[in-house]
Amino acid sequence: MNAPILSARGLQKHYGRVTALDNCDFDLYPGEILAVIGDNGAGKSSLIKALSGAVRTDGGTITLEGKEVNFSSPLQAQEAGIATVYQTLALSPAMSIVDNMFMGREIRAAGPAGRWLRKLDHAKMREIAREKLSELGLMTIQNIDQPVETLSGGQRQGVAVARAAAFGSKVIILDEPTAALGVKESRKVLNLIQDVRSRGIPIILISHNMPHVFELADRIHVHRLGRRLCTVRPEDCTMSDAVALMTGAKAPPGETIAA
Ligand SMILES: Nc1ncnc2c1ncn2[C@@H]1O[C@H](COP(=O)(O)OP(=O)(O)OP(=O)(O)O)[C@@H](O)[C@H]1O
Repeated sequence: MNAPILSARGLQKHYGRVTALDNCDFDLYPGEILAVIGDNGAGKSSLIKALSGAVRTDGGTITLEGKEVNFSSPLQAQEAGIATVYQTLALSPAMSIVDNMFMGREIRAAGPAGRWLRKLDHAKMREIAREKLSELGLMTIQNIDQPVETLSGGQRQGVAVARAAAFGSKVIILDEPTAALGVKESRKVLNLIQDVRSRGIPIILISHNMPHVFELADRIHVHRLGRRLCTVRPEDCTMSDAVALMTGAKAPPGETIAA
């Protein structure tokens, strides 16, 4: 296997007396979908927040493309190429699809004035938004000027994923992308995630939905008590094995449970 694109060693995160990350290691390899699974409170969100610059850890190192990084904000992580799509999506419902896609990275027309005085180049942003959405098979959304609040849950998720995939991201983190969706909408989002992978962008997928994890993941990082317990491949393990690993009912391959 190639070198990991994103990795972490010995991450520590404490909230008062609670240890959320306890010497946690992590590896994501190029082009893969890595699912992160774990029981409630196991520390999955803390791991993702550490990787995406949303929390500062108390110890450990994070390496992106072989270079150590130390993000002090999600924006820094995003600029380095780590895009995170949270369950809340961070879309502005009243704004249009195209404005949401370019929020914070608006394109301005060329001109002599300073950057913030130049007019927004709406035509260019529309053209790029259309191109990015159709690359990902999302042009069933007819009108990119329609407000995001008029879209279905799955379509909104689609816009958030397209935004993450569109701007030179090296890694996309998806936090429970199907949790709020019905069966049909989930199916579209699962297809979209596979499309993103087929474009060569590796994905970290946090999910409690075992059928989705087993359908999409190339590898599964099992998180338990603040650290990586083991990684397994879906073809080597059943869903009930994975749940048993998460809950501590089963020991990781090569280990036995202490009596
Ligand atoms: N901001 C915080 N303040 C205090 N404790 C926190 C904070 N964030 C997380 N924790 C604690 O850290 C531990 C790990 O939480 P975390 O949210 O990372 O787990 P999780 O695996 O994502 O859980 P879930 O699946 O329930 O979302 C938990 O005991 C949690 O209560």
